[in-house]
Amino acid sequence: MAQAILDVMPGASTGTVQVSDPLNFWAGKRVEPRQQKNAEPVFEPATGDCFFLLGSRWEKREKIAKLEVINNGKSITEALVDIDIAWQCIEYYAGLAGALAGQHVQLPGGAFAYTRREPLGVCVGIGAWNYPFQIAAWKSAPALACGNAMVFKPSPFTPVTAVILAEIYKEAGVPDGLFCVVQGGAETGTILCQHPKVAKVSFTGSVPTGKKVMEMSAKGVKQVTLELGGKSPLIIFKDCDLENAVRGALMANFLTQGQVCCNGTRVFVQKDIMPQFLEEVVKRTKAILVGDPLLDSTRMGALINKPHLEKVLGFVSQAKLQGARVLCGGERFVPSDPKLVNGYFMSPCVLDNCRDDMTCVKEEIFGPVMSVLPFDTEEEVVQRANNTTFGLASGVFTRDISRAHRVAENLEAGTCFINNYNISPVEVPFGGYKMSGFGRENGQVTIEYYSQLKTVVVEMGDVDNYF
Ligand SMILES: NC(=O)c1ccc[n+]([C@@H]2O[C@H](COP(=O)([O-])OP(=O)(O)OC[C@H]3O[C@@H](n4cnc5c(N)ncnc54)[C@H](O)[C@@H]3O)[C@@H](O)[C@H]2O)c1
Ligand SMILES: O=CCc1c[nH]c2ccc(O)cc12
Repeated sequence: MAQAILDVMPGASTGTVQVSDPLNFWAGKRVEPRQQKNAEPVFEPATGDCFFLLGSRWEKREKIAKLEVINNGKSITEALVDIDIAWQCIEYYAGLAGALAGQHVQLPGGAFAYTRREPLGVCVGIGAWNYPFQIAAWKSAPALACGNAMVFKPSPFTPVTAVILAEIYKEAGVPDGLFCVVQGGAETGTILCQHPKVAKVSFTGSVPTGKKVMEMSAKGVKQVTLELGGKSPLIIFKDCDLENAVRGALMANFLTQGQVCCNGTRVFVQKDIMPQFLEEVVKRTKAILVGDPLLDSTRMGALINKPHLEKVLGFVSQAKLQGARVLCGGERFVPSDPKLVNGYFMSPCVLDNCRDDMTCVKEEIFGPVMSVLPFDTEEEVVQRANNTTFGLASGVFTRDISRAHRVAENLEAGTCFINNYNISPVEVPFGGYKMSGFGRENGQVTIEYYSQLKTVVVEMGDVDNYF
């Protein structure tokens, strides 16, 4: 397998960084495994060496989280959670590896068959920039547990922490070549998807790129998992626990500066409780501390880059033109700290007066912008919630347990959160309906997406001969 992966990417080995994209500031550098005990995670631009950490698991967690903050701009509080979810994912699939099993089928005359779960071969993982370390873990852990090799390409905007994951695997004894990180953008991704020795592509990113990945995979008859975008509905009924519903709406919209695929950005609120909901959600949104993502007190860091910040602000301007009312935020935010004045910060935004036909309600913004929409009845809101080409996630807040399960059943989405939002335990499958993609990450089912079934048929008697 190690040889196969080297064939796919000549020159690649665990921890090697290859780049074809000028955006990548680690261009062509090799990342060496660290030698020093308790070394700080430092990058030496002059040599390209990255000395990374020994030390306790706890110390490593902190250092990786700090790197993820530098990589992505999210708050250290969230980055620590991301690292925890990643190691939990790796431990989970390491545990499942020993439990992979086939089936025994008894056949007439003492014959029998059995099935074996076998690896696919070399799998390619292509990641988005919003959860760089976590996405690398969510893809590589099940891939390796099933006996595959993986070539992983992070987003060129966040090249750093996938390499750290490669280091960790290496340190844990994963043979050279079994998990490789290859840096680059669309061109590199295309080469990987088209390579004849690649058996499967697992892609996380936008719908337009996902379509291209699917087309390329189809040409090579490769299996493909697509984790794409969303415009998920969060439905808040008047009988909810309002305090929890408001907390849920914040969790559904503002994690990672709103750059979360499954965010519940269409917040449907039953008309009777709209005033109370808006008052509380706006109060809490205004209180979100935006700024230095490395500070423990910060709750919202910086968006990924300038063009993306401008795009998100553009959605807010367009929403205003289309009749939405900005209740708070939606502006560029300049922190008082002089070293942060050029950062890509914005104030989290709540939009009221929204209609289903507005761009801010129809399109994925991928920024901290919540659109609030009033509704009257359950039937009406479910129909409106489903009126989208996306189907990644959904949420419902209600105290009526029958209603909760009925709504969950009727929503066209891969996940429905009842009385919570945006929790992603590794034991639970995650993935989309409709144009949000297919295949699943996490949970036992993902084993099916990284393995193939061989049937072995065993004759115990003589061969029946018709000739
Ligand atoms: N469903 C999920 O699990 C999930 C998770 C995170 C992000 N997302 C989605 O990702 C999008 C934001 O991420 P993004 O801007 O990085 O997405 P993107 O589609 O621009 O890029 C994703 C990855 O694909 C690579 N790529 C670009 N063109 C390619 C090509 N032609 N062939 C192969 N690879 C190519 C990029 O370099 C990057 O690594 C949003 O739509 C978001 O909803 C989905
Ligand atoms: O952004 C979408 C949700 C999410 C959070 N972490 C991960 C990791 C891998 C994914 O495919 C999606 C997500």
